[in-house]
Amino acid sequence: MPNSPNPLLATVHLPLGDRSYDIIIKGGLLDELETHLKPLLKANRVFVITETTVAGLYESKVAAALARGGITAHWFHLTPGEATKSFAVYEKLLNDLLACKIERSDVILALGGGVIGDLAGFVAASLLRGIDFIQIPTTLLSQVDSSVGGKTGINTAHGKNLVGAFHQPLGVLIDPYVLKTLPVRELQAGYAEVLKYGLIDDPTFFGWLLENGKTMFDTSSNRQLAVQTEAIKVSCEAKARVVAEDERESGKRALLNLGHTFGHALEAECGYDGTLLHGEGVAIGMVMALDLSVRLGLANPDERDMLINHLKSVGMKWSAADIGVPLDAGKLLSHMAKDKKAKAGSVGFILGGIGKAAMHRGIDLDLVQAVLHDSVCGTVTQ
Ligand SMILES: NC(=O)c1ccc[n+]([C@@H]2O[C@H](COP(=O)([O-])OP(=O)(O)OC[C@H]3O[C@@H](n4cnc5c(N)ncnc54)[C@H](O)[C@@H]3O)[C@@H](O)[C@H]2O)c1
Ligand SMILES: O=C(O)C(=O)C[C@@H](O)[C@H](O)[C@H](O)COP(=O)(O)O
Ligand SMILES: [Zn+2]
Repeated sequence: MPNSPNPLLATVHLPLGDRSYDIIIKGGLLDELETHLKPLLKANRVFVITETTVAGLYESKVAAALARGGITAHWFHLTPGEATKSFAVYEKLLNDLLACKIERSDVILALGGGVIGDLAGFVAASLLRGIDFIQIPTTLLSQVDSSVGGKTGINTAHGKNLVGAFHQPLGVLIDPYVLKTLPVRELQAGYAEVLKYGLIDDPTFFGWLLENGKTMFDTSSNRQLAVQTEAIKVSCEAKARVVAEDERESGKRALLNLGHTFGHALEAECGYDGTLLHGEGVAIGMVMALDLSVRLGLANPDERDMLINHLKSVGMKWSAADIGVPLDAGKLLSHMAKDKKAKAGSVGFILGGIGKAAMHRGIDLDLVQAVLHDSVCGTVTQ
């Protein structure tokens, strides 16, 4: 991977006409947040949507920066976890913001992981028929994926992210230093989405991750932060390229869903209670997608096994059996039928070998069921 002059600083531009924005990646950015925020604001008032864990760690730092910038802030503290991405929390948040007399010139700050970003973004998309928001992602997953590209939404009883809107942020402000406080399980979940970009169309990046991925988790390495920052930068560049070409997922953007048809079904079946994190579902789902690709002659068994071995080497779950709860292949298949990529009842799968992902339809569901069954039993051929 190319070395930037300052390994902890990068700006990625997402060109989308009058909705274009920059993703600023800078170690220590939160300490100078006001400098990056002020040029984006129309009025000096923000509504910060966050959750209690993130607030406990970073509210004082962010509040101090806002005060230095002369920015008035109203804070909203939600409960951490996937269950917060719900109709009930969405409705309460809308009412709480309206009670504070939020106006169209105000800006929402989404300070937290993907749960906060998706929910706060959807609130911003719908409140007063749309107000501006800024993403300040604090997990690896949100820094490499969810804060970029404008997909916002909540989960429903029918499945993940089934209600939402495309609403681009005014900007994305990333401070990789906050990853120091992130639990390793959350770091691993974010790493799944990083691997995804390599698997989609960048075998060189995938090879770099095979070499350097372990360093992302190695607190004793003086390269940890530089490797994390490089992975964030390459991931944001990859996502920005895809979103710039296909903002509303009429084609290429669906590739970003690699592993998600399986992963979302696993998440729905596990309940949104922390048993299975989104990124964990994606990692297992990407193994299933590669396994299905092998069975269809679209990938080599070596490619699937390379992914499995790498996930194992960084201590990640790779099969549905690793989740540790009983799962039923038939039930998982029925969740998959509700996937947003389905067309005329036919589920779309992102398949192919490493770096060669493409959309496939009309896949034999008996094969899919066999893949699910083997993952549930942890018996994928090694
Ligand atoms: N919109 C998109 O394009 C997109 C892309 C990928 C994922 N997502 C969504 O993102 C969500 C998952 O996001 P996530 O993985 O960030 O989970 P999350 O938001 O639940 O955060 C994970 C955990 O990390 C904690 N946390 C956050 N920042 C921390 C920090 N710096 N230090 C210590 N703890 C911290 C949180 O309190 C939480 O417990 C899912 O709902 C998924 O569907 C959306
Ligand atoms: O940005 C996208 O497009 C993605 O698909 C990114 C995914 O990692 C993310 O999990 C997304 O929320 C899934 O989208 P969905 O449309 O399947 O809900
Ligand atoms: Zn995802």
